Amino acid sequence: MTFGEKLAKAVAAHGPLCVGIDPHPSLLDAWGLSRTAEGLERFALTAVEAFGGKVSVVKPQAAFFETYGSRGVAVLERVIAELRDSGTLVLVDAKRGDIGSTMAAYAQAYLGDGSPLAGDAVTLSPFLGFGSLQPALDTARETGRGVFVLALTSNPEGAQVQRVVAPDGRTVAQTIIDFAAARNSGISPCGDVGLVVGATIGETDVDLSRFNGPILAPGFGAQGGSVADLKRLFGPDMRNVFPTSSRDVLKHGPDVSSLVSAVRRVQQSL
Ligand SMILES: O=c1ccn([C@@H]2O[C@H](COP(=O)(O)O)[C@@H](O)[C@H]2O)c(=O)[nH]1
Repeated sequence: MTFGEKLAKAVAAHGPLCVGIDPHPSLLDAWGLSRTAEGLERFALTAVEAFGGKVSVVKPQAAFFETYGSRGVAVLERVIAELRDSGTLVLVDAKRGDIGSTMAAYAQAYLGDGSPLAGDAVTLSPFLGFGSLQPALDTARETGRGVFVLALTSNPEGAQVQRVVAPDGRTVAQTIIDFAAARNSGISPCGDVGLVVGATIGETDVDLSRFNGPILAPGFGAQGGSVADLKRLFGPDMRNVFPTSSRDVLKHGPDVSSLVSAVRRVQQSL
């Protein structure tokens, strides 16, 4: 199956909500867990139990696992494996981006068959040039996985780079969108190159109309983005839009049934 087909199947079963696993130190405290690899493991596996098989996509935030070194990365590998076993798509939020052969190595790590860090998709940073992502785009296509490329991020500082106007009159964000649209052109039900467009970006001055791929919308929930913001930005049907929420759901833990109820409430609100 292509990544677009996997997404379509997952959305038909569970709707578009993506839930993040972000083991913030403050959340470990709130859940009564230690700020150690053991605490991280308990936190992450509780989240897997709550979200696996109940949402279309789960997005572990790699940074919070890397904090604990090799033991944290081992927990991330287990999270990826258990979520995939549950039938839930895994988007590893690692925001990788580099040049040539280094990008090829990242592609192998996060998108290669048999790699313990490979989920179903990974987030990528295009700010070394969209073309530098080519090894990842190729590996994703070969292995039936996907990538989500940062375009208009949810943080206010993103505009310092992303809304800058290039010599051809387009913003940097629009340039990224256009490259992604070209890569996805003609693919049904949608392409394997997704974009990240935050729910908090205010007015969109970009044209997404030719983009035939999934859009990850972070900033929904804890960062202030609402369902109304999503509808205003992406249109009432929000086709191919995956709102993602981490802290706003995770704050209901560690009780698994409370986490599940929180997920269900957000799914209904969408
Ligand atoms: O533009 C972006 C890109 C990625 N993120 C990531 O999403 C989650 C958001 O967490 P919340 O707790 O729901 O705010 C986090 O992992 C970010 O690194 C983003 O927020 N904005």
